[in-house]
Amino acid sequence: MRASLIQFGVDPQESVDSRRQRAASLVREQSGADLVVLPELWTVGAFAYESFAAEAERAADGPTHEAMSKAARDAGVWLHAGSIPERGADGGLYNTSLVFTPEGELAATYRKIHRFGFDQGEAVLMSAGADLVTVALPGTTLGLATCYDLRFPELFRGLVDAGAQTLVIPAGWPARRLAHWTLLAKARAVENQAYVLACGTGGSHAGVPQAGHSIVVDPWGEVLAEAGEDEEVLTVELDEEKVAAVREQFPALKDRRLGLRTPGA
Ligand SMILES: NC(=O)CC(=O)C(=O)O
Repeated sequence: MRASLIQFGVDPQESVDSRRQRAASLVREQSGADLVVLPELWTVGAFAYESFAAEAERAADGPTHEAMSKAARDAGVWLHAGSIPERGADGGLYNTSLVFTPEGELAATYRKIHRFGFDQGEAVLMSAGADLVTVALPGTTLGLATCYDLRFPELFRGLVDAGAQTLVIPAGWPARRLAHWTLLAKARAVENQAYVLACGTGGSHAGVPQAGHSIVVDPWGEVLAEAGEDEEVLTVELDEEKVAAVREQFPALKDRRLGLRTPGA
């Protein structure tokens, strides 16, 4: 399986619609891939808080849905279209990822579970998702997470328990915590014996310099590809047999001890 990660930049001078058109044309250029991944909140910028509500859209029939559905169909690829500010039917604002089939059908949505900001920004503006989401593709099952979720290993264990073999993490990760990003991406791959496809953003979002450094890590913890800081497309070949092979040869997941006693309980 060939996967392409599009490390997209958000230029404040560019309109949201122009970003959509540019992202769609970058997706179309990846027609040789099986799976294409975009980053978090690329229509607005991950730290452009004032744009979240203004540019929020429906996941199932908004303008990003329309542009990305068409791009997936034109390229004939599975498309993880990163995330958008979604206005839910309940009126809530969510940081929601969209996954399309090569026919342009919306296969899954995932609402970011852990909101970033410690009582500011996304943490107060957005509602939290509550559902783990996996997507079965020919040859692998994706487990979905977004940016700050990367810090919560129990979410990824839940995805692995639900059958995930390839963990896909669109992000808008700040440059000042780059060391955490690469370390956590490798840790999630090793501890879950899964591929990690972590797709970041380039440039600067609302004055916050972005880490870039999109990264693909294999189930043994080897880095297959890593981007620089600017816009870049990473293309990697994933061996569909490797997850099962690593889990069989080094069966640490089978040694989990669940239900340990709490002190004093
Ligand atoms: N922006 C995020 O969601 C996560 C982040 O910045 C972090 O350091 O974690």
